[in-house]
Amino acid sequence: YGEPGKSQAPLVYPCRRRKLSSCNSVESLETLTPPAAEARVLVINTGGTIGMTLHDNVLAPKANAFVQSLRKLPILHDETYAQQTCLYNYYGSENTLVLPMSKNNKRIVYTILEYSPLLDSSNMTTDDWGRIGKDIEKNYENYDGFVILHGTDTMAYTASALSFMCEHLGKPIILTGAQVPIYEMRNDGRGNLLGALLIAGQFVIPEVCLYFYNKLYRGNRVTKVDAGSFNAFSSPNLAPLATAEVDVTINWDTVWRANTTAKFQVSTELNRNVGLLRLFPGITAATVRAFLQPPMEGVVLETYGSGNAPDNRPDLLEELKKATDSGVIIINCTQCLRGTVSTSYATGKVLIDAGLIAGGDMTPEAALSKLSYVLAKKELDLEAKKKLMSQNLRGEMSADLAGAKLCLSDSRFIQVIAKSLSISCKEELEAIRDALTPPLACAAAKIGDIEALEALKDMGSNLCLGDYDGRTPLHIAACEGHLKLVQYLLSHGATVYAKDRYGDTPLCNAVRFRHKEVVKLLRKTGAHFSRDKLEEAGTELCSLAASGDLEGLEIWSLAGADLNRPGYDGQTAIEVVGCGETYSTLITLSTS
Ligand SMILES: NC(=O)C[C@H](N)C(=O)O
Repeated sequence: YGEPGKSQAPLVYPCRRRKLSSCNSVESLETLTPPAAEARVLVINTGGTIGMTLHDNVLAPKANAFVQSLRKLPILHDETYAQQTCLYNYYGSENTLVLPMSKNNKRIVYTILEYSPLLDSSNMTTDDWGRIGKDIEKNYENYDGFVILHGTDTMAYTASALSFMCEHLGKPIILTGAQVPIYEMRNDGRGNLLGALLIAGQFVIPEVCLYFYNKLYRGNRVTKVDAGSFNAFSSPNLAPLATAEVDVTINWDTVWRANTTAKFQVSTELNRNVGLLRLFPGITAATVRAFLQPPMEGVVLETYGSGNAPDNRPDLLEELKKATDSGVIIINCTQCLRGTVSTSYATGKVLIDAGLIAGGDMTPEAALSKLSYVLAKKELDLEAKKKLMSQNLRGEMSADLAGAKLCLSDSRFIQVIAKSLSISCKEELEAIRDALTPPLACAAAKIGDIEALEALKDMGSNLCLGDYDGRTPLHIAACEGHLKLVQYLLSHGATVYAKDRYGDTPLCNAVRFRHKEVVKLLRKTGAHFSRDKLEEAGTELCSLAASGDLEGLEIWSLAGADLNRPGYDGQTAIEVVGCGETYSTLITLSTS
């Protein structure tokens, strides 16, 4: 194949015009209409059904046919523009084609690098991933984006592996292919290639992605789910990065960014002593032992449901424990298509005890290639490798998020914090927001700052949420006696029934700090003491009565305590007081 990327890509056509002295275009250069901005994409054709033809009744890749065929397809190549702009002369390669003008007035010029031999992706190995990685690295600066044509059978593995191998990535790398060859009348290859080219050339999505059937996915989140449909891939635990419907819509909040100032590089070192082992009922300890024998260094154990394995099989668990003790890294991934590994069950906890690392919601493909990548890092010791395995390196696993749903795109404050923590994917932003906004809202409540609460609410924060101690802004406002703020919170969904970790409600807090008006407002909204609290109240009231604390008694009474309730020794507050002025006030309170 020709060596692409030797020449510097012009950003706009006038640069090329200056260079063209020997262009044999029939049209005068001076008469050309102003050119569109151009983007350059390198297409690496590794094989797969997209470029296959039938031989002896079976499909196999056909070499040196792909570019010629694309050149005849007007939706994939604009020959007039190529002639007018001396495309072939300029790029010095017959393998360079150009798309018709895009809706955004961009020309995508793409050069195809065809591998030899072209492979059915079932034949691909880690060496092929390395070759793709090296070619991207070599051509990185000459192109705006990269499209990898690949068979669908192992595309999810290659996409996952490349996502880890490509360190500090800043440009799009998009894998695509087809279920039906591009040479057939009805096929999905043309649409897939066109979509991948348009996205790679027009959007700076710095991820290894997979484009198929109008959707752009994060490459390490996909798995092939259908051998007979154009809709062959699923990304069960992450929404697509983009959808190509009438318009191409990029879900920018979800796009993963390397957040680094380091230069792009490809790490082609991969450890091949890794494997996938799927649990099944009745699997023998001998099978597991055999699988975990040296030279095995890393295993993805595909377990049941939320990461469970039999906890009544000490023989099996012992084999796993022996392996992890001897330094084999075992990652626990679920056999389920959707969902995550957790420790909800005893049958899941036994695997943690056996030394397994929870794989969260990683696909087995992602977990396997991550192991291969991490284990090859010679500078790291075993503990550092295990730590990397449990971390989210390229958006391959979700942070532990309880109910994070809202979009933070306009929340400057949280974004600044997230940036300084080098976190930028949507899930992690949301997790940060959920961790930070309750204390922030509490801090605003403490100083009675309604404006700050309003701002937090506007960026999608739920003002009912409690902090690490379950204390809500309403608790704090009740402690501080900020009546207006209590009112504001109540009219924005705050609940009077929230209990902090000590079991206290905002009403308890308002009583304790003696904010009469707040107590009244909370009572009006339905707040009440718990049964336990009411039972304890007798003793508390007696002690207030004994010290002649009328204000205290009044607050308790307003909060719903019964002044006639006896304390621990059977006496009521009224009886403790005996007679006199306090007595008559108490009688009034108890009957009002
Ligand atoms: N649709 C395909 O591309 C399947 C083919 N066997 C491959 O993976 O190369």
